[in-house]
Amino acid sequence: MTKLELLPAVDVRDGQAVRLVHGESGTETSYGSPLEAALAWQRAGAEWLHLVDLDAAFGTGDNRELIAEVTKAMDIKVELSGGIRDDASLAAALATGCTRVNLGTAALETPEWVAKVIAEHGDKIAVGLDVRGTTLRGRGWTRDGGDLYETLARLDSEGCARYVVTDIAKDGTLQGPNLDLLRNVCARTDRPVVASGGVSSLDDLRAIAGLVPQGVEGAIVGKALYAKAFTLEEALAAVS
Ligand SMILES: O=C(O)c1ccccc1NCC(=O)[C@H](O)[C@H](O)COP(=O)(O)O
Repeated sequence: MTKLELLPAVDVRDGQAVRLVHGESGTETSYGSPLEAALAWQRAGAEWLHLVDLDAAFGTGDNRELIAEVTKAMDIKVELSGGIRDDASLAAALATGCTRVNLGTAALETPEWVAKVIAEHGDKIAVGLDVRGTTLRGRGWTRDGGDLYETLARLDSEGCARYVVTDIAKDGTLQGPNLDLLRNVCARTDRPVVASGGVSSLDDLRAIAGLVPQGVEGAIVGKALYAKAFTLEEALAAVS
């Protein structure tokens, strides 16, 4: 059986690796240097890094140079997220040499542009479906942006290669992933899904790995690693 990919997360705010609760600005716990965190996950055996520019997502500036520095220092695959919304931010993200980018707000606010870049860049583009219930949220998850399943159908028809699905209510809470949401999204698309938000234990990862046959390809893990609920080595062993 295909194994679940694990993507340890490094979310960057004001130059620091941080964790948020429900993705809300102001709930940061700081974990120091993003480069050190990313190198630690690489040393522990990660094949992927999920790297987020939270300032760009919230519109409070950006960490573009630092994100490029971290990405270039990695020997592993990097997924970049946060504030990639136009030609300039997409070009800067792709110029880092990342494996793919994750678009969020743009898929809700500028769908024509997203259709164009999907057509141009294929599987270098993933779309983040960040939801409360079945309502999508954009602008750093602060504004409603339409219905999950209508948007999913539109993006599927435009050839979107992959989705990163986050239940915002679970994100950063260590309350476990929303498996029903993942099942429901997988039932509506044949594109691979990366699960994000809420992982708290190795059993949570095993439960997500149980959805690989339905279309879940990977799981992003943030808070649980920083809170030392388990090590990345243990997580990789649990899903191998
Ligand atoms: O990814 C974004 O663009 C983003 C925007 C605004 C707030 C948060 C954002 N991402 C957060 C993440 O991707 C988390 O790192 C990930 O969901 C891990 O969650 P958890 O394991 O619950 O810490």
